[in-house]
Amino acid sequence: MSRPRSTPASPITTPPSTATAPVADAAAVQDFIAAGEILGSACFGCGPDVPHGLHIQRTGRDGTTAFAEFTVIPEHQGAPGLAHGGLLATAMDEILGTSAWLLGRRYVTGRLETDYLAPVPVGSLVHLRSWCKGVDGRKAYLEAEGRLGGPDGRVAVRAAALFIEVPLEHFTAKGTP
Ligand SMILES: CCCCCCCC(=O)SCCNC(=O)CCNC(=O)[C@H](O)C(C)(C)COP(=O)(O)OP(=O)(O)OC[C@H]1O[C@@H](n2cnc3c(N)ncnc32)[C@H](O)[C@@H]1OP(=O)(O)O
Repeated sequence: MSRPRSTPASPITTPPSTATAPVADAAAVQDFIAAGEILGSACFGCGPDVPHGLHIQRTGRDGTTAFAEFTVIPEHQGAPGLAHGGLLATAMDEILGTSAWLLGRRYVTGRLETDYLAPVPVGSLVHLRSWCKGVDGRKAYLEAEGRLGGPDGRVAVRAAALFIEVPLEHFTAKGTP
């Protein structure tokens, strides 16, 4: 049986040779801990007012690497006793978006690739980490992982993503559903 690749990234989520190294933006770093207040309390990933949301708590940063954690509750279940895979992808999206935030521009997820490496039991503490591998124009290339129990735990889920920079109007313009 073949082993998982060393990176979750496909060619689409691998930075091209023209990409530059990511640099943390000073103002975004200031906003980092207060991100919950800026995003509001209704975010499914981190909002405290969403009853069965993930309630992800940002715990720290280093450059553009972001750290966070959450606990899998029964409402997050998919197969009996285990976290739903889509929910774990949501956790990846949240921590990837947090790392992208540290770049100091407005980004949204364009593509999200996820590898599931181990089951995540209900009740698990999942430690999240995401980092940016490069920036090329409007595109930011990021990776993330979720570890069981803490920062040194087994990697249960990992992801690679392409985030695209958008103008403010992306969030304010209401399109026709
Ligand atoms: C602290 C914060 C935590 C929160 C984290 C949560 C983050 C999220 O979940 S954001 C919500 C989910 N994402 C979305 O809703 C995005 C929906 N998509 C869109 O709005 C648009 O498709 C958008 C903005 C991504 C791109 O549209 P647009 O601005 O017209 O740019 P477009 O010209 O199509 O693409 C720009 C470049 O990106 C590339 N690109 C865009 N999408 C993709 C994709 N899915 N795969 C590969 N490449 C892509 C294009 O090919 C293009 O490349 P090039 O410049 O080389 O030709």
